[in-house]
Amino acid sequence: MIEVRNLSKTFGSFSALKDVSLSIEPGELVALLGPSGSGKTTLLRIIAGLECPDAGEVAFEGTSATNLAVRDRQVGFVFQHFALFRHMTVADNISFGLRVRERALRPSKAEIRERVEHLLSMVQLKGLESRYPSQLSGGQRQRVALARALAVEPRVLLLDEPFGALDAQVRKDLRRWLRHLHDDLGITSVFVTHDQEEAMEVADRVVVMDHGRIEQVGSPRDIYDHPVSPFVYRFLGNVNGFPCRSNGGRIHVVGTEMIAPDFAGHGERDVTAFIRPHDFDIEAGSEQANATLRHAVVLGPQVRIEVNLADGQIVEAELARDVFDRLSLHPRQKIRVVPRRAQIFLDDGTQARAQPTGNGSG
Ligand SMILES: Nc1ncnc2c1ncn2[C@@H]1O[C@H](COP(=O)(O)OP(=O)(O)OP(=O)(O)O)[C@@H](O)[C@H]1O
Repeated sequence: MIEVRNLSKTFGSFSALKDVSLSIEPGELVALLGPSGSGKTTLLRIIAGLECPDAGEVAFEGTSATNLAVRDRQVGFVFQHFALFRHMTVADNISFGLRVRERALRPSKAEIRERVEHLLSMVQLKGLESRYPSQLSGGQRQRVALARALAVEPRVLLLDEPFGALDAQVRKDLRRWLRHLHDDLGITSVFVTHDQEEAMEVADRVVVMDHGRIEQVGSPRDIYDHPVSPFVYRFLGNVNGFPCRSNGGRIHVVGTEMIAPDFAGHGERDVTAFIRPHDFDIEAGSEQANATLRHAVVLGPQVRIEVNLADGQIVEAELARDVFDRLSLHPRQKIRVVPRRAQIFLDDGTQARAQPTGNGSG
């Protein structure tokens, strides 16, 4: 178990981590997700022992790691640009961490060979052991880096944007593969990503970070269904935000009257209503058209459309391909866009769910 307690870190006058606390359970695969500069790498490096916090501490299995050197923490790393040794073969790269151990702790040559064989089959690179890094694809290189990290049998695996430099398809394959590998090995793992899809697909739990703080921690489903703040709402996928006025929980948004029963007792106030692209109904040929179709992109079975509301605001909506085809939508067409649900946030972060009142347009 990794316990991160009240970590703070500044670089000069810049505060990169602000009182960050987090518990990671044994065997968990945790994603640190956040925009560039939110402090993900700094947190990972402090867990690794590569960086010292100004305040707070990290404990491994209940024991403070403050005075534990990097090599004694038994962590394996894989970084986006953590280059392999170019002059070494795949096999030598993988066995490096074992070969440089002091004699008393070093496995025998036969044991090392056996472990390399095993790791090669695990990362599906059997037969490539004599190649040099320059003779491998990017995805293969990252798998060698992972095998090298695993060779020393770390207690914890730390990965910083491990697939960041790879193209979309290879990235997708590798992250599935990482998930399966993690399920087989069960090594407590923490990986940094700014890609929400990657975090949602791979992790058991996602830690959403912003400006050096943890905004939310939860299962992928939990944080998608119950984001605690407008920031998390926006960060976890496309969302449309509409500033509006709420009175007794009633709002008018995209020409529809909606009600948030939880706010029924409130007076009039400014709120922001968030609506996900797939939470709109689209109608063609309606006399109550409220939008103009600007652009449509077919993404397999889904179609993403961009529409202009009468007030000029641009809204992104998603609909099933068969619905799109049935409506024969085309650019500049007048359509009606009707929200099915919205999440309303007050300035102080309080939120409530809203549904159309069924009273027609507002
Ligand atoms: N050694 C350093 N010296 C000065 N500033 C630093 C140093 N390391 C990080 N920072 C700053 O701290 C902030 C957090 O950096 P960090 O690398 O942790 O962010 P990140 O969330 O991992 O971002 P990215 O996704 O871009 O890697 C950034 O603004 C960065 O410029």
